[in-house]
Amino acid sequence: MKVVHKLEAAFEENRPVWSFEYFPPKTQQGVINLYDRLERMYKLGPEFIDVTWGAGGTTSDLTLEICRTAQSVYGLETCMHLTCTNMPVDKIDMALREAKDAGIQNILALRGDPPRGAAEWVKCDNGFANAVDLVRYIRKQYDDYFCISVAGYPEGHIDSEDKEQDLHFLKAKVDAGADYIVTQLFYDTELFLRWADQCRAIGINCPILAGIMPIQSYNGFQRMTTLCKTAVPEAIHQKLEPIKDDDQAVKSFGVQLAIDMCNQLRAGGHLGFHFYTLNLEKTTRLILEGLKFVAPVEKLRPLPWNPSKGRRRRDESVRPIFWRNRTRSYIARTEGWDEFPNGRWGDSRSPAYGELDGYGMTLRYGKDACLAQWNHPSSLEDVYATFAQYCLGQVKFLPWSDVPLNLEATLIRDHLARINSQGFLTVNSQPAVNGANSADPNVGWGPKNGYVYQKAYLEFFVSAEALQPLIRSIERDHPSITFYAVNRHGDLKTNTSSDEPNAVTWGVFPGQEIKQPTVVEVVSFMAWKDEAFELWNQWADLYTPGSSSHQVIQEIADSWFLVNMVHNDFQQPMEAIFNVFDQLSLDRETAEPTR
Ligand SMILES: Cc1cc2nc3c(=O)[nH]c(=O)nc-3n(C[C@H](O)[C@H](O)[C@H](O)COP(=O)(O)OP(=O)(O)OC[C@H]3O[C@@H](n4cnc5c(N)ncnc54)[C@H](O)[C@@H]3O)c2cc1C
Ligand SMILES: NC(=O)c1ccc[n+]([C@@H]2O[C@H](COP(=O)([O-])OP(=O)(O)OC[C@H]3O[C@@H](n4cnc5c(N)ncnc54)[C@H](O)[C@@H]3O)[C@@H](O)[C@H]2O)c1
Repeated sequence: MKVVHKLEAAFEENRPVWSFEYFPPKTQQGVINLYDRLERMYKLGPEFIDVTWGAGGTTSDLTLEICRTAQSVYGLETCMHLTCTNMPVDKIDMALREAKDAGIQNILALRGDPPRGAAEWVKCDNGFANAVDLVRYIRKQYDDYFCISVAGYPEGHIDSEDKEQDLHFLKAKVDAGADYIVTQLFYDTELFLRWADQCRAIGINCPILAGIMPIQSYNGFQRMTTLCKTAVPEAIHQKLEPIKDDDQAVKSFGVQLAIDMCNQLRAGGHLGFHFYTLNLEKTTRLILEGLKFVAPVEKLRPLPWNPSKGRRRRDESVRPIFWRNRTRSYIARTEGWDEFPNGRWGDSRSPAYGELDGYGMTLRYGKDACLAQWNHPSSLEDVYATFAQYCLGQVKFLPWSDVPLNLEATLIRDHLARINSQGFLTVNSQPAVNGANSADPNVGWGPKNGYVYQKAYLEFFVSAEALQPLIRSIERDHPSITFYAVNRHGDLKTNTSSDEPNAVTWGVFPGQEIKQPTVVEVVSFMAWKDEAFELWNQWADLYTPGSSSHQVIQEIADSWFLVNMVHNDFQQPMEAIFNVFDQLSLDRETAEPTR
C-alpha cells in the first residue's frame, strides 16, 4: 500500500503517525538480529519502516534484501531509499524492478551523498544530477505505481547557500511527482515550524514527516551535529554539559528531549514523525510511551513469522537455560543489550553495529580540508609524522578518526605518538582500566555509582616487514596479548584459539546485570577491515596518480596489515601494552651492527 494514503487517512482523522528508519547492519548476524528487532518494533505501531541506501550504492544489495524480507516475508509496509550516487540509469532500473517484484510500493528518492573519496558530489555517467531527475524518471517509467517521498531540509541543504532557492528545489521535487516529504534531523522546533509554514506558503501541500534523531550518546550527538552543521538551541547545550559523562543520564535526556520536541510540534499543528532509530530499539519505545502514541489495535494483527533464532543466539553461553523454551521472553530481555556501545567498536551481533549515520563510511571532510591536515607526503616517514601529530593534537583529524582524540586516549597520547613515529599507525585505542568510578571524567561510562573495567587495546596499520618481529615478540614474551592481523586481501594471522568474542569493556552498576558493551572478535574485525583499507584508497585519490604522495599512500593500502591487539591483563598499568613496542626498538638497536 502507498504510504501517502496512510498518512492522508491519519491526518484526516487528526491522528499522529510515526515511522522508523533502519540501516543495513554490517554483519550477517546483525541482519538476523535486525529482523528480530523489526518484529518487536512493529508492535510499536509504525505506519511504515524504511531502510537506507549506502553512500555510493555500497550496501545496495543488502538494502534490497532487507526491504524485500520486511515487505514480503514480514508484511511490514516498507519504503526503500534509492540514491543517484554511482547509479547509472540501468542500475536504477534494476533496483526499481526488484523493489516492484518484492511488492515494495514506496521509494524515498534521493540524490545521495558524495561517492567514496570524492570531496564533492558528481553525477555518474548516464546517471542523474539531482533527486528531482530521479523522481521524474520513476514517474515516467512507472507512472503512479510507486509512492515517492523526498528529503526536505528545515535548515537548508548543507551545500546550498541560498535557503530560499533550496525551498524551491524542494517544490520542484514535489511538482515532479513526489507524494510526501521526510526531513533531515533538527533540534530547533521553532525553526522547523517556520520552515513548514514557508513550504505551505509556496504551495508545497503534501504531507511532511519531521525527522527526529533522539540523542543516544553525547559523543554521537556532537559528531552528528558538527558534521551536519545542525543548529542546536543553547538550552540543549546547557542541559547536556553537566551530564555529558553519564551515559544513562544523556540517554534519558535524549528521550525527554524527543518527547518535548514532538509535543511542541504537535502543539504547532504537526502530526507526522519519522524516527531515525539507528537500529536501536529502547529509546524509540520510551519516546513513544512518553508521547502516549499507541498503535491502533486493528493494526496489530499477528505477523506471519517467528522470530529468527540466530546461530549465535542458540549457542550463546550466557543465555540462561530457563529461557531455552521461551525464546520470546528471552528476546524481550535483550532489547537493551546494545544500548551502551562504547564507540563504534561494538558487538558485531548488534543490528546497530558499526555505523554513525547508516549511509556508510567516507572521508568526512572535503579535499581542501583533508590536504590542509595531511599535506603531500613523499615518504613513509611523512605519513608516520602525520599520525604522530594527530595523537599530539597538532593534526585535527585522520581518515579513520574524524574528531581529535578523546579524553580517555589523551591519557596515553605520548605512548601513541611514539609508536606512530615508529610506523605503527594507530586508528583506535583504549587504555586499561581496573574498576574506575562510572562517573570518572576520563574513562567513566554508563549509569552513575557503578564501576567500569577495560582491557587495553590498540588498532593500527603496520607494514608486513614490521609485523613479523612484532608477532615473534608477542609469542615469545607477551602471553597476555592476543591479536588479529589482516591485509586487504583477507590473509588473517592470529594467536587466538577460538572465534569467541573477547570482552574488552564491562561495567558493574547498582541493581543491574553486568554490562558488556564492547567486544573484539574476528567477525567484526573482518567486516571492518574492508572499510579500514578503503579509507587509504580515498586518501590516495586526493593526489594525482603517479605522484609520490599517491604512491606512498597506495603502497600502504595494498601491502600493509591492519592489526588489533588486546592486552588481556587489565590489572597491569596503562602503559603495559606499549612494552612490546619498546622491546622491539631495543631488539632493533641491539641487532644493528656497531659501526
Ligand atoms: C530523510 C533523509 C534520508 C536520507 N537517506 C539517505 C540514504 O539512504 N542514503 C544516502 O546516501 N543519503 C541519504 N540522505 C542524505 C542525502 O542523500 C543527502 O543529504 C544529499 O546530499 C542530498 O540528497 P537530496 O535527495 O536531498 O538531494 P537534492 O534534492 O537533489 O539536493 C541536493 C543539492 O542540490 C541542490 N539542488 C536540488 N535541485 C537542484 C536543481 N534543480 N538545480 C541545482 N541544484 C539543485 C539542492 O539545493 C542541494 O544543495 C538522506 C537524507 C534525508 C533528509
Ligand atoms: N573493528 C570494528 O569493527 C570497527 C568498526 C568501526 C570502527 N572501528 C574503529 O574504531 C575507530 C574509532 O571508532 P569510534 O570513533 O566509533 O570510537 P571512539 O570514538 O570511541 O574511539 C575509540 C578510542 O580510540 C581513540 N582514537 C581515535 N583515533 C585514534 C588514533 N588515530 N589513534 C589512537 N587512538 C585513537 C579515541 O580517542 C577513543 O578513545 C575507527 O576509526 C576504527 O579504527 C572499528
